[in-house]
Amino acid sequence: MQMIIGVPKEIKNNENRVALTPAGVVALGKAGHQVVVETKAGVGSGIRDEEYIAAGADILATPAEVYARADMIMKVKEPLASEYELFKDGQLLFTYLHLAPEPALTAALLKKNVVGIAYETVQPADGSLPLLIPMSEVAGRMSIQIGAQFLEKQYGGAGILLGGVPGVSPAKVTIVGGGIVGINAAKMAIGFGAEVTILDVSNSRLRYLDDIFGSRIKTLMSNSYNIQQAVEQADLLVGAVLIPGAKAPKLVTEEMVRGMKPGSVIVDVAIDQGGSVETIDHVTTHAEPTYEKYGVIHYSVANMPGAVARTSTFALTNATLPYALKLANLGYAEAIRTDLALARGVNVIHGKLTYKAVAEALNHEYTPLGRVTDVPSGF
Ligand SMILES: NC(=O)C1=CN([C@@H]2O[C@H](COP(=O)(O)OP(=O)(O)OC[C@H]3O[C@@H](n4cnc5c(N)ncnc54)[C@H](O)[C@@H]3O)[C@@H](O)[C@H]2O)C=CC1
Ligand SMILES: CC(=O)C(=O)O
Repeated sequence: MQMIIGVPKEIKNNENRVALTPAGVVALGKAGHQVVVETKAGVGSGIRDEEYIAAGADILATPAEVYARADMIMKVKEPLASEYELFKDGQLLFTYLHLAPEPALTAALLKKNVVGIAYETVQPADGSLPLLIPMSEVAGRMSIQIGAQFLEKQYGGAGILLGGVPGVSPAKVTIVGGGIVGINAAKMAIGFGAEVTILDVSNSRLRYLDDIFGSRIKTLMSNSYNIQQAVEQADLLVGAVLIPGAKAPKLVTEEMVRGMKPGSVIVDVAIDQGGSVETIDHVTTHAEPTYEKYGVIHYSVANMPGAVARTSTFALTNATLPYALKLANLGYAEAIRTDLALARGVNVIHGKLTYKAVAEALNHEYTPLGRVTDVPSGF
């Protein structure tokens, strides 16, 4: 089956990534598909229109033309309000969706019967999240360099150097959630010479972290008592929890933030799922990344990797392209029927919300995917 794949330019604040590179255009073209790309979609990642054209894509002038031509829309971030009306009825959308904190977007997708496959819930049998991992690697690493910057006095921080110097203690970094973001944050924080504590609810994960980092980190079981202690001591706190699809649990309470030292910094990477810190009451942007509450700097940018778009675009598309090829080659119905990971990626289809954790977060009716379309055995 031949498909037209549409790649609009991202419009979220300072979102410089793009969903497909020229290499992806060539791969899809070789498989018999056509790619249409909105003009300048790649510039933020250092990819010119001419490179897409040389790879075989058509360049279109407006997002409206891309949506009108395409069978499958490939994006990076969730659609924003101005994009809702562009969807064709029943169109296939392959992107980060993060629907749990997004009732308006969810309603728009359901109304247009969009088949929404969310990168962040594509999940093979081993339980990994292959389309989230590359961006969590980026954001986890960034969280420390961002935290280091905002700890500087001129950014409102306490004036603390993460690694300290001989004769002066290093900063204390507390990481809540020891998954991909957490482990990458830890690597960077250790590299800077900081004192690192990681909390997780999974004993096996804590054991793994302890095995690989040894005495360079302290591991703690995540419970409110331990979180309170570790947050109180932190100069830099990184929020890195995830329950796939669900709204992030508010593990760090307002009271805990009040107890933090003035000029300390919170980087809540889990903000894309609603945030894990009670005092984070809104999403910030790369243009205005922080605000202050109780003397603590809060950073809650939901598209952190967009700032290092060149690295991120290639890392993301390395992971998404094989799935995009499968969707294009087989069509979504057959791809979902034969691939567990893609079936788990389906959040909305035929006007139904088919991802349980999202339905629970939004207090919306949940329809098991198997009631709407064929699913793989063992789904
Ligand atoms: N803001 C941004 O730009 C970006 C945000 N993210 C987000 O970062 C978050 C973390 O992602 P990953 O590290 O890839 O997830 P992951 O699934 O690899 O790790 C999450 C970890 O949280 C732990 N966890 C669950 N409940 C917990 C609790 N109550 N206390 C402590 N730990 C708990 C899990 O055991 C797991 O180890 C996600 O929300 C993801 O979407 C990822 C990339 C970019
Ligand atoms: C995962 C995510 O939200 C991002 O890369 O922007």
